Amino acid sequence: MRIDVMTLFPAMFEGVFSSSILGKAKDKGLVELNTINFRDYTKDKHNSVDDYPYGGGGGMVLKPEPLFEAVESLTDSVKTEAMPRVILMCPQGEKFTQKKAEELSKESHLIFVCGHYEGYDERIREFLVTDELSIGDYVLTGGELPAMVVIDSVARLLPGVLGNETSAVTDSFSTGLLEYPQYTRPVSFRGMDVPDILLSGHHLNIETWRRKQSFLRTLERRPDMLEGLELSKEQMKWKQE
Ligand SMILES: NC(=S)c1ccno1
Repeated sequence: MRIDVMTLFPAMFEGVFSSSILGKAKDKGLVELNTINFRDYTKDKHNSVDDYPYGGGGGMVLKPEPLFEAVESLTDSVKTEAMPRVILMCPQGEKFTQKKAEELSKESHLIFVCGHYEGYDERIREFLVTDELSIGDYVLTGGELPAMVVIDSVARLLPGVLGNETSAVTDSFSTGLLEYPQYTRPVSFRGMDVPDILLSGHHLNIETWRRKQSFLRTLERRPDMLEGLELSKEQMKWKQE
């Protein structure tokens, strides 16, 4: 997968794109990560990327030209079979979820648009962008941190990135439920013991215990995730306990 990020602050991505799992994935060639400073696509002597809003009002609005030309410089140079997804990170966007991460992980080329200032010229939304995503109902200083969140969530799903393919499958939300409790050595820590079931070696019983724990944890912490779902017989039993 190729990921390009349109930003006025490329340095913000240096750590994310060079360290830990994303850095390793980049080194293994599993994902190509680039930043493009769309200020480089301005043509006026002040390199303006924003301007005052028509109709007045406070704040500045990102101009369409630099972003259109920056994105088009990519799509013209990268003759991909399919047009890339151009993703605008903004509070008005669709709420980002694990399901959306799984959908985006199937794409070959993603372009993220990270804005600052008060907003974007509407023509960017109407004619350049394919998706608008929000990581939550709050306002940040820009789209860079949300883009990092989405990139991390998508890239970890790419084959070979995590190394242990199964771990992404059992993560919270991937199963539709929150993840079950995890334990590792020591078997007893300050009097807090690992549940006996996990030491039993009885894999079927362990699987059942984990399914139950996932269901009960979801029921307790995120009942909204169960709304509209038809509970299985075992889930109904656990719910009644
Ligand atoms: N909530 C999101 S994605 C955002 C972007 C900029 N400010 O908030």
